[in-house]
Amino acid sequence: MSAILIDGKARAARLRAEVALGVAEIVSVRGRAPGLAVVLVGEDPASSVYVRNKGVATREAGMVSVEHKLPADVGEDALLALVATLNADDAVDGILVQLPLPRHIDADKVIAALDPAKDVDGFHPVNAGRLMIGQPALVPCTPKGCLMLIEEALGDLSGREALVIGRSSIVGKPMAALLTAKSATVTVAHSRTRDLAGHVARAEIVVAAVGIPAMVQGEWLRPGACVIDVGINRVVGADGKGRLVGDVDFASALPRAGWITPVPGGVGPMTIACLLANTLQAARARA
Ligand SMILES: Nc1nc(=O)c2c([nH]1)NC[C@@H]1CN(c3ccc(C(=O)N[C@@H](CCC(=O)O)C(=O)O)cc3)C=[N+]21
Ligand SMILES: [Mg+2]
Repeated sequence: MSAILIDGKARAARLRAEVALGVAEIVSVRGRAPGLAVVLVGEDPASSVYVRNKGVATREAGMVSVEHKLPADVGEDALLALVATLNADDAVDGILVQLPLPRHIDADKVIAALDPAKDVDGFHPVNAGRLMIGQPALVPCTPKGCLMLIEEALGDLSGREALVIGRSSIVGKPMAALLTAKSATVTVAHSRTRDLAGHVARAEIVVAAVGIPAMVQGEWLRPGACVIDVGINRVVGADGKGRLVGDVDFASALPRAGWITPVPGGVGPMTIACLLANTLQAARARA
């Protein structure tokens, strides 16, 4: 048996096409395209792919994308001032401050300064809180995209055993909240978890978001599990060339899983498509 490959690229293309229709609609109603402001501080190599793909996708969906590049040594006050300007700018529907930020800047403070209505990453405490208590919110893009892929594979998730590996505010915690809201039985594993293999063995849904290349072994999986690999790890292969690998050991997982996302071409494209969906959602809510 071999797993069904979940084609995140194709699912993302469909979502982006849906978003483009919504954009056309809001343009006809409001006379202005949704606007996304992306704030980049310094040069983070991990962020560069994302920023490039994102700019293209935003424009393809008919939205306006404006990049604000600040030097790595920019002061926290100057960044907070830019956020205030974007909050007040009526042409800006969504604001994304690219993470990680340099160490001298308090990222929590910057996120808290965002207008929650424009927080298309869903990282503001108000959006995180709303997600936790089941109120309408802007939901973080990566877990939102993962949920779409899981539901497409499995349908109804109620009563399903789900394991989220990683407890970050960006992926693990919101992923657990989304799965819980779908009535899955959710376990959150992390670096202090004892017997990770034992937890993986029970799970019908595994979302791996740890940032350690090929950490989850295929042999651990419950046969037929739906495996969502959030990891995007750049490693150097035997040929000396760089390549991307996930947090799941793909080769050993493939024969055992029921469904699996590839890296690249799985979760990554969904993250970008969900960013566009969130920007449309923010524009609609503000219209
Ligand atoms: N405020 C903020 N929000 C983010 O959502 C955010 C961030 N900061 N900082 C950086 C990370 C990283 N991230 C990616 C999203 C998509 C791909 C992506 O499209 N990957 C493709 C292509 C990968 C490739 O070819 O290199 C794939 O997996 O198929 C990659 C990385 C969003 N991030
Ligand atoms: Mg962690």
